Amino acid sequence: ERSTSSFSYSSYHTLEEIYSWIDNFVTEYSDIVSKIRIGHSFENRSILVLKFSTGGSQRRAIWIDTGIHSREWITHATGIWTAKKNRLWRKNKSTRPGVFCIGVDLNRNWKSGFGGNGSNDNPCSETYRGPSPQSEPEVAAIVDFITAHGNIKALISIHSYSQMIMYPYGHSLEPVPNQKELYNLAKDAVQALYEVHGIEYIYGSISTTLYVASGITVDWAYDSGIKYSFTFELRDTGSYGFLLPASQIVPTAQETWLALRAIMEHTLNH
Ligand SMILES: CS(=N)(=N)C[C@@H](Cc1ccccc1)C(=O)O
Ligand SMILES: [Zn+2]
Repeated sequence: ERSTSSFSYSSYHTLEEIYSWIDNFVTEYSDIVSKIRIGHSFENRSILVLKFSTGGSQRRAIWIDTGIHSREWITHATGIWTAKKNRLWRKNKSTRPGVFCIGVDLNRNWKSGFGGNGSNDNPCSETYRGPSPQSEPEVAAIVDFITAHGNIKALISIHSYSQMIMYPYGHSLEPVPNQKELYNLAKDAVQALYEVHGIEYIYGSISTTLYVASGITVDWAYDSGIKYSFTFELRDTGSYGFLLPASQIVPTAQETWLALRAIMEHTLNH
């Protein structure tokens, strides 16, 4: 079943392809998007509305229509692209003269391994690394703070989703010097997390457990001397993805705390 991430946003599509994109989109983001058939055209084709809402009734709304003139294909195409980009923005919002797309992936902008595999130099890419390491104010601020502090012993960078606890390296397959220690600590953290609500995480180095990614936070931290650097991918494994229902906030935080505590205790005692 094709998904909205395999859909080509840089091509024009038939009405049938657009209808099936709509169905995929509503399924993938069912927590916030719904499809309403408000009527039909003279030739009996469905007129569909995509409703974006976090709930409630009779709330103030904004209407946007595209394709009311059928030859104006760019409008249908723009509508589809726009629907896909709203709640699910990943990058920061930086802009640069002459650069058309917005944002740098702040988990690809760090100095360690900058520009390697698993990062992209296309400003329109979701994993755009930025023009240079620490080019982004958000990354520079963290680097400055941690460097000035000079005594940070552990760093944990928390993402979602996939249910994983991972450690460096992301930019290379080579194990870090204290890999065995980090592996065992990740294992203990995953076990402590599991005991709370029975949620299963996997663990290991980023490049071997997930994929190669360069210019990432925890590789910079590790290379800066923070030997207990981890990245978490919280719930879930894709049922809701980034749109995890609010009902799972507290359970997720409760179990995550046990993993954090395991890492913090180990850091304190070593
Ligand atoms: C969907 S996501 N952004 N959480 C996946 C996240 C995985 C990752 C985390 C830490 C280090 C490297 C890679 C990323 O690609 O940035
Ligand atoms: Zn992330």
